[in-house]
Amino acid sequence: MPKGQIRKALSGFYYVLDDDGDRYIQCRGRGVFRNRQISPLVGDYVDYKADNDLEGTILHVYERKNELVRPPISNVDQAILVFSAKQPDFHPLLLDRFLTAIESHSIEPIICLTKMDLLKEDEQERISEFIADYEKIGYEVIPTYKGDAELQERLMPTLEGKVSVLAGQSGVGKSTLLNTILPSLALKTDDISKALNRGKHTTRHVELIEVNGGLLADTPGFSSFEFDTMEKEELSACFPEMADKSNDCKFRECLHLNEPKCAIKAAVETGEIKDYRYKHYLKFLEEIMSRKPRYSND
Ligand SMILES: Nc1nc2c(ncn2[C@@H]2O[C@H](COP(=O)(O)OP(=O)(O)OP(=O)(O)O)[C@@H](O)[C@H]2O)c(=O)[nH]1
Ligand SMILES: [Zn+2]
Repeated sequence: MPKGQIRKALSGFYYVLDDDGDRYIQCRGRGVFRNRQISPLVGDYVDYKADNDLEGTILHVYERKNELVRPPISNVDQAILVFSAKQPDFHPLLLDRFLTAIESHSIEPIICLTKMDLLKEDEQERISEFIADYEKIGYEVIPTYKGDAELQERLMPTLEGKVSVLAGQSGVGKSTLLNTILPSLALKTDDISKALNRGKHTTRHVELIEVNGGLLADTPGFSSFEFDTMEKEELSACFPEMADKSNDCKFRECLHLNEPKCAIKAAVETGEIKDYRYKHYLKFLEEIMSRKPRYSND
């Protein structure tokens, strides 16, 4: 049976690039998916039945490495988290929320810090410290500014061979960045929105576009992450600087809260783990622990 990958979803159709990579088949999902509550996603590897050269039906969706809700995409390798240094102000708590969410989906985060040009001298220092902190944790941080002519070149190696999405809150510069990476997209997006005169009722369209031997989602995403599926024991694994260290805690199930001989708290004391990162950890832990149980027997 022919196999392929869904590269685009539009108006109830899935566009499957066949395994040879030489043609797109316009497919419908089979009814059986709805019963099993699987809805095919862009990024899915599938088996399909070809009705003719151009049309077919998806028969099977292979197991996913992960899936995102917005944009609705599966098998994502990395997320470029777009945060602005200013307008809106840099927001470490929100960044850590995104990082935690992304880590919990087994997606590699890359931080892109936009609008560096808007910083005054005294503000630059504060932002530089944050950049150093996140780099020390092991994250790649890509600072950028208005008219950054080398940005595209700097991002290309990062995109190579990976499935990537952009994410970030409104107004941080996601579209600007996307247009820098894919200049052809700007035109297209513009044309489509003009042609359809689309306002609020946008057609749900998601596409993975080939760039530098990788794939990039043409729709940036944002999800306010509520920690609704994470267990409290899983949280510290989403903070890379805690993940390794927690093996040194006295108790294997240590939540790094009030337990004795906690390696994490010791590292916060010495400054090895940043105070604000630990505070954010505690805040997320509190959110998880005060969450109402989803399935209750009473
Ligand atoms: N000064 C400066 N302005 C920027 C930079 N990047 C983006 N902007 C501006 O910031 C504004 C918002 O940029 P967008 O790219 O529309 O942001 P977005 O994240 O796509 O926003 P939403 O569509 O609301 O999600 C625009 O006016 C951009 O021109 C930058 O590096 N420096
Ligand atoms: Zn501990």
